[in-house]
Amino acid sequence: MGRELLRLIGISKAFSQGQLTSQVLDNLDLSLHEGSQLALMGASGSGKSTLLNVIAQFEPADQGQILFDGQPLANLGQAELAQWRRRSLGVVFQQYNLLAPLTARQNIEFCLQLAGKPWSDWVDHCCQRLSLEPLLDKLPYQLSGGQQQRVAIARAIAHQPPLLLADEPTGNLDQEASDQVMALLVELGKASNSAILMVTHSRRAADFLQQRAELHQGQLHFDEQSPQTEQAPWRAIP
Ligand SMILES: Nc1ncnc2c1ncn2[C@@H]1O[C@H](COP(=O)(O)OP(=O)(O)OP(=O)(O)O)[C@@H](O)[C@H]1O
Repeated sequence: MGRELLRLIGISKAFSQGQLTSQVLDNLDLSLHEGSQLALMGASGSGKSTLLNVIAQFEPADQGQILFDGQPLANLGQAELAQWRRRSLGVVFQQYNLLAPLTARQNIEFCLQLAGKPWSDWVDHCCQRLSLEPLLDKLPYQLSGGQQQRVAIARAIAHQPPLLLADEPTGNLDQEASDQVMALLVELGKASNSAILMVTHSRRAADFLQQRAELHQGQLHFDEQSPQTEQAPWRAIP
C-alpha cells in the first residue's frame, strides 16, 4: 500500500433551514492511500456531493480535520489552498462547469496550465479513449450533455492529479461510454498512482473500483464484498 494521501478525522457538517437542521456528515472518518479507489454510493440526499465539497474545501466542515499528505488543510491560506487544488486535485463536477467561452481543447489546456503541466501523450491518450478528438474545437454549447461530461473528465485527469474527486462522472453516459470512462479512470490510477473518490449511483460503474462504501446517516459503511481490481470488468475491454 502507498502512503496515506487523504485523512478525514471526525468530519461533521449540518445544514439548517428555518427550524430544521439536517446532519449530513456525522463524525465521519476516511483514509485514502495513493493509488486507492473508492466508489461512494448512497441514497439521493445522503450527502455524497457535500462530502466531496468538504474535501475540496469548497464547503467548510463544522467540525473535524482534513489532512492531505499529512498536512492539515486548515493551515493553508487562500493562495496556498488554490495552489493545492490546481496541482493536487482533479474535480469532475456534477454540472461539468466547463468554461463557456473556451473550446473543449482550451478548457483542458487551461487546467493543465494552472497545474503547471504541458499537453502530453497522456492527454492525447485520454482524448482518444474518451472519443473527444472530433470535438476538441467545439464550444461547450455545441456539445451534448454526455460530450460535455467527457470533456470535463479529460480536463480533470489531464494533469494526472494525486487525488481525483468525481461526482457521478458517468451519470449522463450510455453503458459503452460509461465503461470506457471507468476503464480510463482505472488506467489513471495505474499510470499516476492517483487516488480516486467517485460518487456514483451505478453499481456497474462502482464495480470497476477497488472498494465501495455507502454514505448513510452521515457515516461511511464499507462493502466488504468490494471487488478487487484484478476481477474488475474493465479487463475485458479491448
Ligand atoms: N448549500 C446547502 N444548503 C442547504 N442544504 C444543503 C446544501 N447543500 C446540500 N444540502 C442538503 O444536504 C443534503 C445532502 O445533499 P448532497 O447534495 O450532498 O446529497 P447527495 O448524496 O450528493 O445527493 P444526490 O445523489 O441526489 O446528488 C440534502 O438534503 C441537501 O438538500
